[in-house]
Amino acid sequence: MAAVSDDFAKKCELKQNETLGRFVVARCDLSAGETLLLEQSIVVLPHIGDRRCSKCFKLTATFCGKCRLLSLCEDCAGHDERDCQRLRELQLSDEQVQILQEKANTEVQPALACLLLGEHQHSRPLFEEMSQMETHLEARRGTEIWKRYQAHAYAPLEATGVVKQLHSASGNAVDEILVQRLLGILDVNVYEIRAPEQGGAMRGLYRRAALFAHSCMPNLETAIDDERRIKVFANRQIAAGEILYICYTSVLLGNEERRHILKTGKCFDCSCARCQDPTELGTHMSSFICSGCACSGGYIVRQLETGTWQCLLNPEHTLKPEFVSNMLERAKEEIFHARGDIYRLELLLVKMSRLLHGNHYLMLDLKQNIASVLRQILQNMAHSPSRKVYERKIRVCQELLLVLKVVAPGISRLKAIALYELANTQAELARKLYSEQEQSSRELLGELNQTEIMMREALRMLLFEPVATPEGQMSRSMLRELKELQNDIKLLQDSNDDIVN
Ligand SMILES: C[S@@+](CC[C@H](N)C(=O)[O-])C[C@H]1O[C@@H](n2cnc3c(N)ncnc32)[C@H](O)[C@@H]1O
Repeated sequence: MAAVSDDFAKKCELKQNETLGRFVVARCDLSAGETLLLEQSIVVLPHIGDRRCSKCFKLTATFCGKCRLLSLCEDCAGHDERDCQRLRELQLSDEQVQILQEKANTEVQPALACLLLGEHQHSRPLFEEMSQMETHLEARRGTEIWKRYQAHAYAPLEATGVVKQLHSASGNAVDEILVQRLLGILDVNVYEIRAPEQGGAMRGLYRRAALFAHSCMPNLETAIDDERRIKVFANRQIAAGEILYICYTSVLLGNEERRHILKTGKCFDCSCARCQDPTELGTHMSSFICSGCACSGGYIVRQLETGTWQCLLNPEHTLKPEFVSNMLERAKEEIFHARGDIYRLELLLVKMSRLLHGNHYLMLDLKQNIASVLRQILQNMAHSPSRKVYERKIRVCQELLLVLKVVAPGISRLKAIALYELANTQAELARKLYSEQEQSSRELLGELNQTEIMMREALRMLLFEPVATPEGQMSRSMLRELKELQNDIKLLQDSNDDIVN
């Protein structure tokens, strides 16, 4: 079951206040990279709209032939026997089964999975603990999501008599409030985890990891391995007594987008230093270019108190909020359609740079897309890419890194990957130029020495990732590449020394 390393109790203290509810502080000084928690999930659930096998979590359209209610793929012989048995005991008619099967890609299956935890003696303590988690029931009551869960989760469970037959851990009958509570607990507390298929995602609920508060400038990093075990570790030195924070959203989103996700999904207003600063710590990740002050470098930012978009140099220069939201929506759509096409992406970047700061989060999204296409071009030897392609990728990586250094100052997976991409491309370009006799061996040595420093820094950050993750695997191959690089450097040094002597 949910194994928790002893370190959590030793290093962390649970507290509670009006603003954060329950939260965790460091009991002792913690060093960068130090693990606080290793924990198995209580439940793993598909995202709404997906149907996944209850055993292996692959996408599937089939159901368990015995209980007929939980999804089971054709490759799996069965799912949890206790759950299967309990669902068979409900003795639902074909018609009732059909109603629930038709709703299988709504919240019916997650609601059932949570209710089943309370049905067995062995998992009841987990159910009890889950029930203590934050749910924001009152704030959610009557909202769109409440109505959706009412219509697509509670109503079918009620109409088929399932709620009458299942009992919550307290022995009380299951009612709509309990179903809404459980689904609210999922919305507020789950972590996104990798699904078995490439690029897919699902949700995992963790007992202790759900206790950490949020900051857009977190001091913790999380990693979830292939066994769906979460590891939580310090991303910088933390002093005893500091509140421990993870980031519930992506640090590469702008203030408004992150705050919207936190408000609608988690029901709170973030008050971290980045959220309080319209320039986002000077990164300008949400800033527009002021056409009135373009030559003097004026940027239009959103004032937190008034919500108005005003130029920092000349407050009379403003943008209408509707213009901002329409423009951003259009830009997102255009980025989506340009994905994978380097010419469209570059053209879009030029077009958007007339309106948006170079660090605007949508510009960064475009740059990440460009870097990913350039990676594919450079990996494909048949393309024999020109020096310009390498140089473009290097510049894009450098621009991303400048922002990441501010918004993710400690150990960061994103930063490690960007740094590795930069080091790798720089080394490749140096080798190419040397082989084409455009660079001397001394210049090559200088370049490789620089990339070795970057590679070691990237590796230092990725070494904290569990082995059974793509990043863990990446760190293994980076280690091999680093050794090869160090070998090359040694050989070059020896041959340069020979020439000097
Ligand atoms: C995953 S739970 C964290 C544990 C929760 N505080 C509890 O008592 O169980 C997320 C909830 O904690 C609260 N929270 C977390 N970080 C916060 C922050 N920076 N400011 C205000 N509330 C926060 C919000 O109520 C949020 O919905």
